[in-house]
Amino acid sequence: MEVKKFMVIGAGQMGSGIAQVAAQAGLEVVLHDVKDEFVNRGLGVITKNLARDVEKGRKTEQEKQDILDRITPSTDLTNAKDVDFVVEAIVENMDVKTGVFKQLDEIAPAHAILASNTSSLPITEIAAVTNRPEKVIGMHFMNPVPVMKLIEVIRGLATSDETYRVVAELSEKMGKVAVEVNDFPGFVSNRVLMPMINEAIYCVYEGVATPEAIDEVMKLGMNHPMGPLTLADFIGLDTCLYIMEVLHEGFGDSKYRPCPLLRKYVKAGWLGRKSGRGFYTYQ
Ligand SMILES: CC(=O)CC(=O)SCCNC(=O)CCNC(=O)[C@H](O)C(C)(C)COP(=O)(O)OP(=O)(O)OC[C@H]1O[C@@H](n2cnc3c(N)ncnc32)[C@H](O)[C@@H]1OP(=O)(O)O
Ligand SMILES: NC(=O)C1=CN([C@@H]2O[C@H](COP(=O)(O)OP(=O)(O)OC[C@H]3O[C@@H](n4cnc5c(N)ncnc54)[C@H](OP(=O)(O)O)[C@@H]3O)[C@@H](O)[C@H]2O)C=CC1
Repeated sequence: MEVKKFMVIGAGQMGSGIAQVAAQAGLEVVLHDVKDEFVNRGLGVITKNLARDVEKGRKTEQEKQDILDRITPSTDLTNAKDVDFVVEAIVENMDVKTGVFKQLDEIAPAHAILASNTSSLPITEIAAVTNRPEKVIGMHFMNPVPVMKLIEVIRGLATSDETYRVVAELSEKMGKVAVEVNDFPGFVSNRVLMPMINEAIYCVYEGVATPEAIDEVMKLGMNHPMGPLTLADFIGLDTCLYIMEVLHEGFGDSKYRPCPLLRKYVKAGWLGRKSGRGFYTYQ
């Protein structure tokens, strides 16, 4: 199957990045969210990223315009009726995601692949609410999407080889590298990354060091491009907490217990960069 029309559900930090790289790959893209305001915010981020590329001489003004022209905004899910491929990038919550997958299964054409950008939730469980589990797959992009090379591709129990092949080809077309993993909580990326971030938060909680000092240790000592607390703010502390909860519940092992300080920050609405405050403050 050749993918021509590509839909992204959720125009947040991940959804807007996914729409950008899909449009850059020449696909016709529908960018969907629940409100015009969110779609417009996503389009604004894409426009800013492309303008920076023009400034740096990596794209021409015409190329920028052509990419933007390939993206159609949407707030009506029935726009999925004639697409070949959908990637969902909404909040990391199983009930919300399965609600959307049930609707997509009814609206999207029978041949369409339904992918999720979930960070940690079981693909097999998401697939089970549809009548096409062989066409459901995890397509996990990394943040910031236009920059990061990896797409972690997660096969659910019923995902077909053909579905995997289409996703691997699409990843290459977007200039990314697909790495295949199986369906376990947190997959590989967040099973390894998130406990490190959670441990860094415990270091703040227990007064081992300041956030700045912890980040400096990991940047200068381990050559990480961002310290773990800067990265947590960048990912979103709500998303970090949801991922730790999936690991904790999925493995039933106390080593994945989310740090109480992380819970406290999320309850306070301190979600990191996107809310203006997390371990650091942002304007
Ligand atoms: C939670 C999950 O489920 C999975 C995840 O995604 S976990 C998160 C994975 N991501 C990471 O670990 C990111 C770690 N951080 C980094 O790699 C780097 O800090 C970074 C690439 C984000 C920024 O790099 P930097 O060297 O510190 O900053 P900077 O020089 O400003 O940016 C480097 C390039 O990235 C681009 N860039 C930075 N942020 C960007 C963004 N948000 N969107 C688009 N482009 C961006 C810049 O334009 C710049 O491009 P050029 O060099 O081509 O001009
Ligand atoms: N942040 C990261 O670094 C990464 C995140 N992910 C995953 O990507 C997904 C999205 O994360 P992220 O982009 O950071 O989150 P954001 O909060 O930035 O964006 C989510 C967007 O989806 C919208 N949304 C919520 N519910 C629905 C719905 N039912 N239908 C349509 N749109 C909806 C939200 O609207 P509203 O504001 O109203 O809620 C918001 O605009 C999550 O599953 C996350 O785990 C994967 C890789 C990295």
